[in-house]
Amino acid sequence: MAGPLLALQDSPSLSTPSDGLRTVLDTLPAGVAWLRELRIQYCNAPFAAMLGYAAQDLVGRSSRAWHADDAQWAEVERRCAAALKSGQVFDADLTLQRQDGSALRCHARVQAQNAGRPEAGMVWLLTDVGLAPDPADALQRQVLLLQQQVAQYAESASRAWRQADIDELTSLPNRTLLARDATQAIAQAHAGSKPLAMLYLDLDRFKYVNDSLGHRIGDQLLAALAKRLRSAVRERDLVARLGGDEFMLVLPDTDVHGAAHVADKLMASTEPVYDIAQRELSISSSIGIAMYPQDGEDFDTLTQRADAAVHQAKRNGGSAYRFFTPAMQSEAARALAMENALRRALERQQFTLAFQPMVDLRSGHVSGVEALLRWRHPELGNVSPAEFIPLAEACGLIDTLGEWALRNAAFQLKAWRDRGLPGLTMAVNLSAMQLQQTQLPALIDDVLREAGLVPSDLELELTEGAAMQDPQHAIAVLQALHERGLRVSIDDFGTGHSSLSYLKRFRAYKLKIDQSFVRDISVDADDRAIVAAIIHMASSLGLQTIAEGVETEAQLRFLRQQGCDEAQGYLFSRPLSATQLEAFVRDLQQP
Ligand SMILES: Nc1nc2c(ncn2[C@@H]2O[C@H](COP(=O)(O)O[C@H]3[C@@H](O)[C@H](n4cnc5c(=O)[nH]c(N)nc54)O[C@@H]3COP(=O)(O)O)[C@@H](O)[C@H]2O)c(=O)[nH]1
Repeated sequence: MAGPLLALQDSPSLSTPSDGLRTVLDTLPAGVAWLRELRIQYCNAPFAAMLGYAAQDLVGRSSRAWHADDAQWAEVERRCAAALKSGQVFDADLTLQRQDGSALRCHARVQAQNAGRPEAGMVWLLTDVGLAPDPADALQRQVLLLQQQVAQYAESASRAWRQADIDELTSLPNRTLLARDATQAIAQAHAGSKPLAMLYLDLDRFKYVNDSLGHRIGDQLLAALAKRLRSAVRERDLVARLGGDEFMLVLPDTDVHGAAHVADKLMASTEPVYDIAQRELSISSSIGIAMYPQDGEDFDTLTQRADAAVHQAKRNGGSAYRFFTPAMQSEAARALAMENALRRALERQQFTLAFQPMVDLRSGHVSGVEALLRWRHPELGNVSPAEFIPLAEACGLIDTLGEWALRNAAFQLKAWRDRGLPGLTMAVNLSAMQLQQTQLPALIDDVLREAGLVPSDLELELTEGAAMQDPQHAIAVLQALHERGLRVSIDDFGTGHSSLSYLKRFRAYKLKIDQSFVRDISVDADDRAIVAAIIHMASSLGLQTIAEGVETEAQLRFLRQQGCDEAQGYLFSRPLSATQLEAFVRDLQQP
């Protein structure tokens, strides 16, 4: 007996044993069954026979089938759960009920698959006490021996099962187990005409935790998060890790209101600070929700739709939840096509830079230029940076793309200098994610050195929203940039929520007034008041101001009256190619 049992210990999937394993299990003089959530996933022939069933008739049935009544069932399950949850084996003499109603006196030995977590699965081992009434009987001794062997087998089998179905890092079910359990939950929702919600949770900017602090800390954060997610929901809700920083929750009997409530709860439980390796880490999450039955009727469709919804949440800046809508499907298809195209765009040299002049309002000279990324794809056409920058952020390409823009802008400035164009500065946009890179200051040092420029040649534009995403981190990076002599301007100023104290700590030297305020200054008194207030506040804090999106003489007049330092917009010039920009500057220099 020991030979075949040992040989079977590595069987990868024991909820559906191989034919060979089934044969051996069926020859045991003891009943063996695997249960999850009190339902039989597999049982051998002796287990079914003891209870008067055919094995296939028991699969999928609840353990209630072999108890005389609900009260006895509840009592046995209560004792069993108590033992298993405390990490023990449940050993008991029981009187169960056969299918024909007769009593079965037996000994049950029940073990959790995963110590302390019976809900992840348990192994039942039944021996028919009636088989050997005399304890001195040789058959009884053989049964006891077999019982021990089977118990050992069950333990190593459960280890193998655990490896196959349970995520090692978080001890949560993995995608394979989730697919099985979710399919069962969907079938139950269908049978009971109940709703069910699937929530796809993805951490925001987790890549930067791994990149900046290392995978070990990233792993600890994921393990801590898994515990928070598990304890934020009901026992019968499924929580699984799909891989990386992606988790899936399946909530039976949950409608849209319930799903929204749980999504809020999950986001709130993700956010409090994590104490890991003497560091305080914070992270937020985005959630996509798909509802059964309206968004899909099977696991794969619901997963795909929850995935489309979480992508939408991320494209909108993250830290939010979104319900799936049919429009997301076509957006997801376009986003996927674009993501694939974006991954190849750099090597295929589809990016260029356009340059828009920034004009000094006192002298009327071009004081600098802003480098703006352009992507022309053979099929997708000209794609706006407003569309592809968030996508590059979401799919982890922004660092490479941002570095490309920075390097090319710096080398272009040097090329103009070499062609005798006077002291322009080059403004380059930084995305929120680039600011998370701890190596950003060193990268800028390298680029400046390679291009033969000095820090004051470069201006870094950072949106107010980006700086405010993680103000403490932004302060540290911006301080490092400031110490190198780099100047940082706060882009789209007025649209974020920075306080005056942050402006000082960000070491900003210029505020760029958002074009949404500039657009209506000739017609809207509120916008006039806002723009005037920004200019005067900046001036009293010793900061420069530049207005973007200036299109009319009336706007320019107002900005001049208020003392705005610089302006940029179609009134002066649209973004130009490098050659056009050079001609534009030279024209303006003509007496
Ligand atoms: N992280 C990075 N972000 C970048 C980079 N390149 C661009 N961007 C950001 O994408 C957003 C859209 O940019 P774009 O389509 O280039 O639009 C810019 C100007 O073309 C436009 N503009 C300029 N003047 C006018 C005007 O008079 N009227 C009008 N309607 N639009 C005008 O405004 C955009 C200016 O952008 P900014 O000054 O940065 O706010 C935009 O948010 C870019 O920042 C990149 O390399 N990295």
